[in-house]
Amino acid sequence: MNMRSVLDISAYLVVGPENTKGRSVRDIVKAALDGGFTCVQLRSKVASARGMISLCKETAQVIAESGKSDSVVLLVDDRLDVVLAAREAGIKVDGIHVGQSDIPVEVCRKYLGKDSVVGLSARTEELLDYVAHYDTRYIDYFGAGPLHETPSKKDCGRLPDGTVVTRSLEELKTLHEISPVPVVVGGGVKARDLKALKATGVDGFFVISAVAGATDPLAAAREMTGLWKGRKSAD
Ligand SMILES: Cc1ncc(COP(=O)(O)OP(=O)(O)O)c(N)n1
Ligand SMILES: Cc1ncsc1CCOP(=O)(O)O
Ligand SMILES: [Mg+2]
Repeated sequence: MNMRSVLDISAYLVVGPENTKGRSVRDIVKAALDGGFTCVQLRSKVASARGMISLCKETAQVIAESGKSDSVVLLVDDRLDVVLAAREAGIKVDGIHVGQSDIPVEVCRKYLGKDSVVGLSARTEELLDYVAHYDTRYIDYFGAGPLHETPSKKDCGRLPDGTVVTRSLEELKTLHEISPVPVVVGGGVKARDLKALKATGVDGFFVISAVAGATDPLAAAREMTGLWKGRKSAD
């Protein structure tokens, strides 16, 4: 199935074993799916290749058990090798998310094929100029941020001098207007940000800690997707 055609980045969970406060990735993903999240990315800077393949297997399984294999896209951060090995093992992984210093998107596209999803982090410096001029033929969306400085990714938005550049809502509105592909915004995003973030016109939000680190991940996920759809108000 071509998962590019169903890609929905409106409520996007990024998660790895280091983000779950001791709970299983499987349980966090299940909570996010039950709470209405539409896209899942497995991201770990500590798991081995075999560990990541196992995570792919259990996550694809939980997506299937939720009846969402044809609607929720499963991506892996950085690891083209893991995606290829998981697929070789018959696991349904739909694509990859890469950043500026990872495997080039054209290589990802070549190895993953035309039906796979390839996401790219937008460059921090000269963000608007970069997005306006980037050749987007190989990618399906841009990941942009941070909205706020975040301990989940300490280098996000950090310039060589150590200062962190966060993204203003005005800038995100412009980003949405000029980007040839959908834009998903993350980095310190919490429920209280969603109304204003939605108003910028961007296509979605991504989070690690707001769901994976929540005391009640299901309630947190429900609150966020409800807010994104304009159903509830933040406390
Ligand atoms: C949806 C989304 N957007 C941005 C990122 C960051 O990717 P990258 O810049 O490659 O950094 P790492 O996540 O690899 O530390 C992302 N993972 N997902
Ligand atoms: C993976 C990633 N890429 C940019 S910020 C970020 C981390 C987001 O985590 P959190 O939602 O906990 O701030
Ligand atoms: Mg990366």
